Amino acid sequence: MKVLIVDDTNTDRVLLKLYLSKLDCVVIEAHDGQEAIDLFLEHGQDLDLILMDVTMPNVSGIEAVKAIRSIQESQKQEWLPVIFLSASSEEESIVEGILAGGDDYLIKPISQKILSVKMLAMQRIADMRRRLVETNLALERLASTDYLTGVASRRAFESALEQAMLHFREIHMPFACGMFDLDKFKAVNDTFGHDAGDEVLIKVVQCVRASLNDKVIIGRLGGEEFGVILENLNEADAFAAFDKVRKYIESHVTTFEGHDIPVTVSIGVAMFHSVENDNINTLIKRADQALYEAKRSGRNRVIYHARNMVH
Ligand SMILES: Nc1nc2c(ncn2[C@@H]2O[C@H](COP(=O)(O)OP(=O)(O)OP(=O)(O)O)[C@@H](O)[C@H]2O)c(=O)[nH]1
Repeated sequence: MKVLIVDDTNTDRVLLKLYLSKLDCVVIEAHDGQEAIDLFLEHGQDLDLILMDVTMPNVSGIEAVKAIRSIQESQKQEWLPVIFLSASSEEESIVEGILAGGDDYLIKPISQKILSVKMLAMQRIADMRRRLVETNLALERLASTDYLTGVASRRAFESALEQAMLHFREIHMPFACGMFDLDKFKAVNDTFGHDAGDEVLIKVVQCVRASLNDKVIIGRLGGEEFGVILENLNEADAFAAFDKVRKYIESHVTTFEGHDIPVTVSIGVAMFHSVENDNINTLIKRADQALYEAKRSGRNRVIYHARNMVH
């Protein structure tokens, strides 16, 4: 454990350091609140605990902890336990310490045994929080990824579109949203089975990556409907890129249990025009209208959404 000891009294610091070295802790020391804040800024991410005296000249322990908590909040940092150590056992002082952001309050002289079990309790909470953060990250990953194809979920795709829109705001980088849907895919499932259909979906995603690039943002918007974001290109380039995808898919059949399963896709493309007249919903809607047109006019084609396209 790495512990920051903050105390203006030399003897108290030396004693604490002695206790903590017996518990195999790495100790760093500050002589007042300001030095504590500075050391926190320097070592914050590696610290496991702060032991903070309350009454100190210039910046008090209470003020230092308030400042540290506010830095942590603004930088969305992990929880770091703080235990106040004070000679004052007054109710008001304890209340003030906890309200300032302290997690516990021990009265000097400190019992070595009590300090070590309090540290154990803090460690337990820290472990619990770490597990919670890991679980949340895992859930976040699950929610943002399509289990079958590994592409972004609809929600994650929409937030990628938001990001592309922010880039557009900053550096006016044009981008296209393409939506594609497998043609007559129900017939694939009906003829070859659902597992074969799944294999086709995986293969189609591979084809999109192979024909564009490995890093391209693809999202699964529904059963057999996908979205693709292409940044930094004009309308003609966007159309050409999506037509390349269409041709690539058409010429790469999926082989499943000895059967060749050819598929084609219909693609609708819309460009993000302006922050004033467009948003994520209207962009998706326009790409969807173009996709509908691609289906209606015979499938296996790319339709670019012209501004005057009405349905
Ligand atoms: N294998 C498999 N099939 C899926 C999945 N999600 C959706 N589907 C199937 O996709 C098919 C979509 O069928 P339809 O909406 O009728 O469209 P379609 O047959 O592709 O016809 P068009 O889109 O008009 O060309 C349905 O049979 C769904 O069961 C999936 O994850 N795996």
